[in-house]
Amino acid sequence: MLSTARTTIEFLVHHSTDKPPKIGLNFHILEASQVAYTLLSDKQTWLLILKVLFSFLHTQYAHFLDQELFFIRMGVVIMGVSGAGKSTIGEMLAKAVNCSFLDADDFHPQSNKEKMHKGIPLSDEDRIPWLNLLRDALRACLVSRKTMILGCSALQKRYREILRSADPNYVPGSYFCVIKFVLLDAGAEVLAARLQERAEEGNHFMPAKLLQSQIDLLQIDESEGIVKVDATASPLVIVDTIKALFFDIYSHR
Ligand SMILES: Nc1ncnc2c1ncn2[C@@H]1O[C@H](COP(=O)(O)OP(=O)(O)O)[C@@H](O)[C@H]1O
Ligand SMILES: O=C(O)[C@H](O)[C@@H](O)[C@H](O)[C@H](O)COP(=O)(O)O
Repeated sequence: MLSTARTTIEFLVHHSTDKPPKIGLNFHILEASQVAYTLLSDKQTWLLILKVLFSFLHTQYAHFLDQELFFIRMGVVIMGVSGAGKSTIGEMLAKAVNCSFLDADDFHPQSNKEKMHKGIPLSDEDRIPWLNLLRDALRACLVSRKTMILGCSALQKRYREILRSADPNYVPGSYFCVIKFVLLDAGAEVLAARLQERAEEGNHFMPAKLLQSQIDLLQIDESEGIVKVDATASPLVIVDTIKALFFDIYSHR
C-alpha cells in the first residue's frame, strides 16, 4: 500500500507542473483518492481534500480534460468462493450505480459446468481460457468508456493478474490498475448452508461439495490491496459499503 501511495503522490507531483496525459489520469486520481481514504480516518476531511484536488485539476487543466475526468472508467470485480454472494451483490450493485453486470458463470464453456456439476474442481487449463474471455469483456468495457461490475471467483493471484491485464496501462505485478477487486468474505459454515439451500432449489450447476476446494484455493496477497467486505451482512448493507468505497465520491462534481 505504501509503495502505491508513493507512486501516486510522485505521479501527482510530477504532473502538477506538467501537462497531464489525458489517458490514465482518471485512474491515478482514483488511486490517489483510495490511498487517501485508507490513510485518513476522518472521512469528512478526506472528502474535502478530494473536492479541492478535483477543482484544482479542473482549473489547471481545463483545456486538457473533458467531462471524462468525472466519469471514472473502471472494472469492479466482486470476488470470492462459491456462495459468497457474487451474483446477488454484483447484480444489485450494478443496478444501484447504473452500470452493467457480467456474471463469470455465464462465460464458462459447458464442459467446465459439467465438470463442476460432477463435483470435480476446475484446473488451470479449464480456467485460463475462461479468464481470457473475461479479460476481453472487461477490456471492451474500458475502451468504450464504461464501468463494469464483474462477479467472478478470481481465487488466485495469477487469475486476478489476467483480469487486471484488461487495463491497457497495467504493469504486471504493480496492482496499480483500474480493475478493482472486492472480496466477499464469509465463514465456511455460512457458505455451506447457502450452497445447500441453493442446490435444493436445483437451478445451479455448482454442488456444495466443491466449496472446500474453493476455500483451499483462495489466495489473497496483502500487497494487492484488495478490499474485504463482510459477506454475512445484509445484501443492502454490502452494496452500500462497496458503493461508498468506489462510486459515491465521483458523484460529488
Ligand atoms: N449477504 C447475503 N445474505 C444472505 N444470503 C445471501 C447473501 N448473499 C447471497 N446470499 C444467498 O446465498 C446464495 C449464494 O449467492 P450467490 O449470489 O449465488 O453467490 P455466488 O455467486 O458467490 O456463488 C443465494 O441463495 C443468495 O440468495
Ligand atoms: O474458478 C472456478 O472454480 C469457478 O469459476 C468457480 O469459482 C465458480 O464459483 C463457479 O463458477 C461456481 O459458481 P458460483 O461461484 O456462482 O457458485
